[in-house]
Amino acid sequence: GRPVQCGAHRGQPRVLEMSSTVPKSSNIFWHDCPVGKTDRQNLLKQKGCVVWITGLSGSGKSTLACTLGRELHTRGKLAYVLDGDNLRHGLNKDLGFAAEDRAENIRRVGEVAKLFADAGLVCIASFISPYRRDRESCRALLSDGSFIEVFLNMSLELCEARDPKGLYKLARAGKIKGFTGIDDPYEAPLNCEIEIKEVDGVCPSPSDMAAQVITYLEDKGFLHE
Ligand SMILES: Nc1ncnc2c1ncn2[C@@H]1O[C@H](COP(=O)(O)OS(=O)(=O)O)[C@@H](OP(=O)(O)O)[C@H]1O
Ligand SMILES: Nc1ncnc2c1ncn2[C@@H]1O[C@H](COP(=O)(O)OP(=O)(O)O)[C@@H](O)[C@H]1O
Repeated sequence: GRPVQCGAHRGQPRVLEMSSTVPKSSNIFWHDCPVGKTDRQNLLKQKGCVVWITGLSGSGKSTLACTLGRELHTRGKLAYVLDGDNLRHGLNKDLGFAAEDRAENIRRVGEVAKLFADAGLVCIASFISPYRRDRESCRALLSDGSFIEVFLNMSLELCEARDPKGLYKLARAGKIKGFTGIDDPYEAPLNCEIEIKEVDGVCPSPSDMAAQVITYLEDKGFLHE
């Protein structure tokens, strides 16, 4: 990959290796192991998949991810939550919020989520993931039907009124630049598997949101061998 200059990160310009699509090495070989995905799924009595939660900051992604994770755990199903804020403390701590950084963030998460699904888990990914193209690239990594896009379709007004971290306030005051929904775009899904939205201006409860996803997973057979 060629080094390209990316957007400023905490005020510091920096260089990011764009390794996104072009492999750097040619002398590499795929190695298959004797225990495969089907064996792991049989052991766990479930099917690996990715539940990809997308929506504005404050729309309830982390809340849904955790409620769903707990509900699956209670049912004896193995799930793992990948959350934007959390991964930005480790794997993605070199990334900011410029468009190319968000794209690289989502690309890495898509690859990690694919590994978790291959391990046989219900991988719950909770990221703003504002760009349709980046979400579609993650979908393309998974086998048909096992990428389940959940759109938390909450109005900007609701998210901004919640503002649990005070970030909308800072963005409105111009103290955060490029904040999703304020001065950076959010591209709503066109063909998501599940849409959760307000009814008469009221958001469903966290357990109702999780129940909607569980029903989908049940119906599609992900919670059985
Ligand atoms: N400029 C800007 N825009 C949006 N969000 C911002 C920004 N700066 C910091 N934050 C905080 O980062 C959290 C989003 O991280 P993600 O990894 O999910 O973002 S992205 O998918 O790469 O767009 C997001 O968390 P959530 O509120 O849970 O969505 C914010 O707390
Ligand atoms: N279904 C819901 N009903 C009421 N409040 C909610 C619901 N989901 C989330 N919240 C609240 O909204 C705020 C933002 O939720 P959070 O899960 O942190 O959103 P995100 O991860 O998308 O930023 C939190 O204070 C949370 O308690």
